Amino acid sequence: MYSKLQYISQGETIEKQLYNIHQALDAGCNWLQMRFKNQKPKDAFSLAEAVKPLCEQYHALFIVNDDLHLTKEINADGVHLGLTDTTIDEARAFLGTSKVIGGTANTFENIQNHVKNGCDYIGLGPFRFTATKEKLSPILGLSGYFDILQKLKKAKIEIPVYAIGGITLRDVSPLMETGIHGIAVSGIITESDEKEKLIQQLNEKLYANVIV
Ligand SMILES: Cc1ncc(COP(=O)(O)OP(=O)(O)O)c(N)n1
Ligand SMILES: Cc1nc(C(=O)O)sc1CCOP(=O)(O)O
Ligand SMILES: [Mg+2]
Repeated sequence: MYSKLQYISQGETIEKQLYNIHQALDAGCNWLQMRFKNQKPKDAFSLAEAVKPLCEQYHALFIVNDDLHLTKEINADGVHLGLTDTTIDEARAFLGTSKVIGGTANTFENIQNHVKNGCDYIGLGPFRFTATKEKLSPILGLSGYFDILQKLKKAKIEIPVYAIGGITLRDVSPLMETGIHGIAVSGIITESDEKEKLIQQLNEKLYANVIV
């Protein structure tokens, strides 16, 4: 089963991205999504080439945002695709069954489609406004998560759902009560001056009800 915390990278340059990713891994993140938007393919490749051994060193799962070809070229663990990116079934056909494919959703119907097409996990959002991403889908709030997770339960659809969008430490427990599997975050980890402490606190809340 996937970890309950995914860190989504930030940074306008290769150097800044690498710094942020290294810091997050060092502080205890074991699932990284490399999100390096609007870059030249050669720069995205250079970054991914550096991130891959770093993730191996830290035993972290390495997911690439958007780019199927880069995922295959670099042999990353998987890819995350949005509602306007390559479709999940095309991605599955291209990458095969060994790669992790995550899909963005904003509605119950989005999740139904993704599951039908062989998606491995869902990023459901946005929870609230966030400046990290432009052109946000309608904000879900806590009630949106409750509604959608109830519908999934009723329809007996089982897939790990990650809440995303403007999530802070104090949102984690109420979000987990809706039935989500975990969270995907970017800003709070990137901007934290105490990353190790924050990740520990996030994990305490994420794993509070897990019996080991
Ligand atoms: C875990 C997770 N969930 C949702 C997204 C958003 O994907 P997308 O809508 O394609 O937007 P971009 O991230 O590509 O700007 C995500 N990246 N990760
Ligand atoms: C990448 C992304 N996708 C979203 C969606 O709703 O699909 S919200 C988002 C940004 C997540 O970063 P932060 O934790 O800084 O808000
Ligand atoms: Mg995308």
